[in-house]
Amino acid sequence: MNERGVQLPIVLMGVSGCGKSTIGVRLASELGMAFIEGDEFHSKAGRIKMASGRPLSDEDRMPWLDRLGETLALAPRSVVACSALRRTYRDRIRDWVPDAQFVYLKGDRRVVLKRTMSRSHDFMPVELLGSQYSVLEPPQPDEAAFTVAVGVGPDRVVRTILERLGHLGPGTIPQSPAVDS
Ligand SMILES: Nc1ncnc2c1ncn2[C@@H]1O[C@H](COP(=O)(O)OP(=O)(O)O)[C@@H](O)[C@H]1O
Ligand SMILES: O=C(O)[C@H](O)[C@@H](O)[C@H](O)[C@H](O)COP(=O)(O)O
Repeated sequence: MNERGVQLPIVLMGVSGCGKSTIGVRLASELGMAFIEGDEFHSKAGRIKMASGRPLSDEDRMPWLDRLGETLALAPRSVVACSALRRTYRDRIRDWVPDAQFVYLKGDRRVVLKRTMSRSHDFMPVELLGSQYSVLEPPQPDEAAFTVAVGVGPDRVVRTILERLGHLGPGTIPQSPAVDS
């Protein structure tokens, strides 16, 4: 258990550009946990596909999710940035780490578009943002997940996540699906 009492994998999920990596690095540092960048687990073919403006299919994503899930099973005290857009994708990760706690970083589409347009990315074109929102299935009430709005600065987003995690008590994880607006 780390000093904040979190010992289970935390998966920061949401569309491209919602802040998974930015928030994940800071959150992991606060929690004394490892940070895992989900982008690094995409196959070469997957990267080429996205770079050419074609969204990944379910079939493309499942092996990627398995690679990530296996990594988390071996290193459960980690914060991972992984879009995990659909319920079935999250369930695939849960097949490896049943206790994974998902944090949905919810971003207004215009805000996220603006942020993605002002950053550079190795393989993800801004044009795919629409397909990300089309595929997105926000967490359902029965999932171990909570939602945090990302329209505020990174420090505040991280603080909110820490507060939500802290409400659970040492060694526990949040189950509430409540949304912070
Ligand atoms: N809360 C935030 N406030 C302002 N800018 C942010 C915030 N979170 C992320 N950003 C910026 O938005 C862009 C996308 O963030 P990033 O972490 O790369 O998203 P993702 O990993 O989900 O693709 C980056 O330029 C990052 O600096
Ligand atoms: O399932 C997918 O379509 C991808 O995982 C996608 O959601 C992800 O956004 C890209 O890998 C780009 O990475 P960023 O999310 O870091 O922009």
